[in-house]
Amino acid sequence: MRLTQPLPSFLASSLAHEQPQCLLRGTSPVASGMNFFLELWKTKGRIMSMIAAYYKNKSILITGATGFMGKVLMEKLLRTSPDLKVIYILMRPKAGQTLPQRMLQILSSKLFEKVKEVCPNMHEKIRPIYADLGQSDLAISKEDMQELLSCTNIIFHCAATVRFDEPLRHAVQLNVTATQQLLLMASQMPKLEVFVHISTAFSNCNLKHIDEVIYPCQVEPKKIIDSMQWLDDAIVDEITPKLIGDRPNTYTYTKALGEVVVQQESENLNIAIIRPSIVGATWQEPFPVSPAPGPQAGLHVDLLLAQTSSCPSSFSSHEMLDKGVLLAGVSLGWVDNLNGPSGLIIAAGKGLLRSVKAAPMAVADLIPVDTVVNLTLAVGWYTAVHRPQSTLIYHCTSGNLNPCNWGKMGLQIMASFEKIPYEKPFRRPNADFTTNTFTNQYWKAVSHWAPAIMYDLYLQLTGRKPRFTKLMNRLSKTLSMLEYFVNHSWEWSTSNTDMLMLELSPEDQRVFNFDIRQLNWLDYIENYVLGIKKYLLKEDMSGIPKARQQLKKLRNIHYFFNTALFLITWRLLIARSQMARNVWLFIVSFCYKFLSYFRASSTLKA
Ligand SMILES: CCCCCCCCCCCCCCCCCCCCCC(=O)SCCNC(=O)CCNC(=O)[C@H](O)C(C)(C)COP(=O)(O)OP(=O)(O)OC[C@H]1O[C@@H](n2cnc3c(N)ncnc32)[C@H](O)[C@@H]1OP(=O)(O)O
Ligand SMILES: NC(=O)C1=CN([C@@H]2O[C@H](COP(=O)(O)OP(=O)(O)OC[C@H]3O[C@@H](n4cnc5c(N)ncnc54)[C@H](OP(=O)(O)O)[C@@H]3O)[C@@H](O)[C@H]2O)C=CC1
Repeated sequence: MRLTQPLPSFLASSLAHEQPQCLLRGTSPVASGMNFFLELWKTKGRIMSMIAAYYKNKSILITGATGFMGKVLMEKLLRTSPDLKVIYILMRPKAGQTLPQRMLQILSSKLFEKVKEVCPNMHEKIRPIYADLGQSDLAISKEDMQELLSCTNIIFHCAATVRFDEPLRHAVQLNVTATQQLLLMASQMPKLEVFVHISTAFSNCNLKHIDEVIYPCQVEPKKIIDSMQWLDDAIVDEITPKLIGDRPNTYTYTKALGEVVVQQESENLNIAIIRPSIVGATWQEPFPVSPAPGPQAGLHVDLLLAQTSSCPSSFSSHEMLDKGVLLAGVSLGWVDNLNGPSGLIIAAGKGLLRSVKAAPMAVADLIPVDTVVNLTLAVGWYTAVHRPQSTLIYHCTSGNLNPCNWGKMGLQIMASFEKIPYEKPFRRPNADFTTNTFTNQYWKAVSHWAPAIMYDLYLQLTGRKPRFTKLMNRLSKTLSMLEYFVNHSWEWSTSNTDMLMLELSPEDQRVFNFDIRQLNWLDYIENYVLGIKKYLLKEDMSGIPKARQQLKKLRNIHYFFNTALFLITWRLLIARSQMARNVWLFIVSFCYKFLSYFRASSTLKA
């Protein structure tokens, strides 16, 4: 092959470095390195993604592929590296579905639509393997284990329990012991090139400034794992608060223990750790991006509505949305679970959540899931190819590069509800952040509990099943679990992530973009709210004008109710207090005089 253009500097410098073992088997380093990069060179003079090329012909093991992040990771891998050999998925049957049925359902979802175009045989690339990370030996069969040990090149370990109220024993099993088991497996894999462990930026949330290092835990993870074998549940529950110390829950504590376990095994393995902050809906992929940044932000929703309302009746609104989205380049934030902010956005959009105790100036460290996945794939490539001497930790956060605080984010969410209202709201969305505990309690009593109790009473009187107090109980529990994260701010250093960005070729920076500075929060939040409506609530976009009408109706009811309440209170006051009567007489006579003056002056002018 002849080069039509000179090699760019990053390729030339890469060739000068020592080449990765996995790429050089059987040939001299320079020659095979040259061949590898020449293969990347496209005839039109454009460089193919080096990261995508790295995953070609690789056998990749993913845990947690049925989860939020795992699905996006699998999608991106298949879309950008359709020539990969196989993806082994460690998974368990769920909700009456067998492994193949579960996998089929995931692969036929909207998220994988684009993959079908580039990788029509994607089903053949996926190999589900039964595993239960909740069991000490992971419950993998002998045959499957044999295949995994002999074939795996890359491991992405995403599986975890992310519940904040998980009993310590279960959280330790999932987030620590299973990680240890997986590392043990990894150490027996002769072809393994890299092990990428997904942790969380909040594993050390007891600190204010967090560096890209592993912090020691007070009690050795091995001791914790051992003690879980013989301590009974009552004692485990009793010692839990002492063990987690100043962390808010068992999740963050066990994720920190998991990191220490990874560190202890890192001498023999090529490992990297990713620490994402609060993972939100997709930003740029797999659905196209809005072309309207800056002042035009928000234009796409109106465009979408205009298209939806003028669509020919032969098109369903979904089709129209999809066509509109693709034609106009409108992006939708894809999301498929209620974790993090998503559940609370729904609760606020439906008018159930109206007060959150939060520090409005605290940094809202949200990170889109596609950004996390891009960094994960880039880290996998970099760690395998460059084999850093120590285990590198990568913070995947937004706060230091493109900060947005909770106050601003809350306002943007509320503004988005005006454009994209959710259907059948309980009340008009009107949520607010309060810093004061007493004020928060007051608003919860008045705006959460009182309407819920009243509505349930009404439901009972009309012979229906009450459900709002139960819903409020659940919301209160969720709020109490999440409030810690909206009342604190953290600083995460991102030196390794910044370094990696510089190591990428321009093409890789484009295809595996994790530069959060390019994110426009206004657009992102709007797309997030829109994505929740479509993918989580499964509401029809053609219903938006009707939902807007309903909001107007609720607003009028709200004004009517408040006015009536005011008048009744006032009437009662007048009946009981001389002072209230005097004030009332003063206001009435003032209004009368003002009107008389206004009428007299207008007669004079005429
Ligand atoms: C201007 C003002 C505007 C205001 C605008 C206001 C909006 C914006 C406000 C922004 C503030 C954002 C703060 C984010 C902080 C995130 C920090 C993450 C940091 C760490 C990140 C990580 O590193 S880790 C990933 C995160 N990890 C979780 O985020 C798990 C949490 N979660 C649980 O720990 C369990 O969920 C928990 C809760 C125990 C319940 O437990 P539980 O037993 O009561 O409930 P279950 O989960 O079993 O679910 C039973 C039923 O509740 C439904 N449901 C579940 N969650 C729901 C939910 N959030 N909202 C509604 N509904 C929910 C579910 O769909 C079931 O419904 P159904 O019964 O119909 O099937
Ligand atoms: N979401 C977030 O905000 C953040 C997440 N993270 C980390 O990212 C990773 C992925 O999180 P996310 O995708 O959001 O979480 P999800 O809860 O969506 O997914 C968790 C995954 O783990 C699997 N899993 C759980 N228990 C078992 C088990 N016993 N056996 C086999 N598999 C099991 C789940 O399988 P199943 O479908 O069968 O339940 C699922 O695939 C986690 O390590 C988490 O700590 C870090 C920071 C923030």
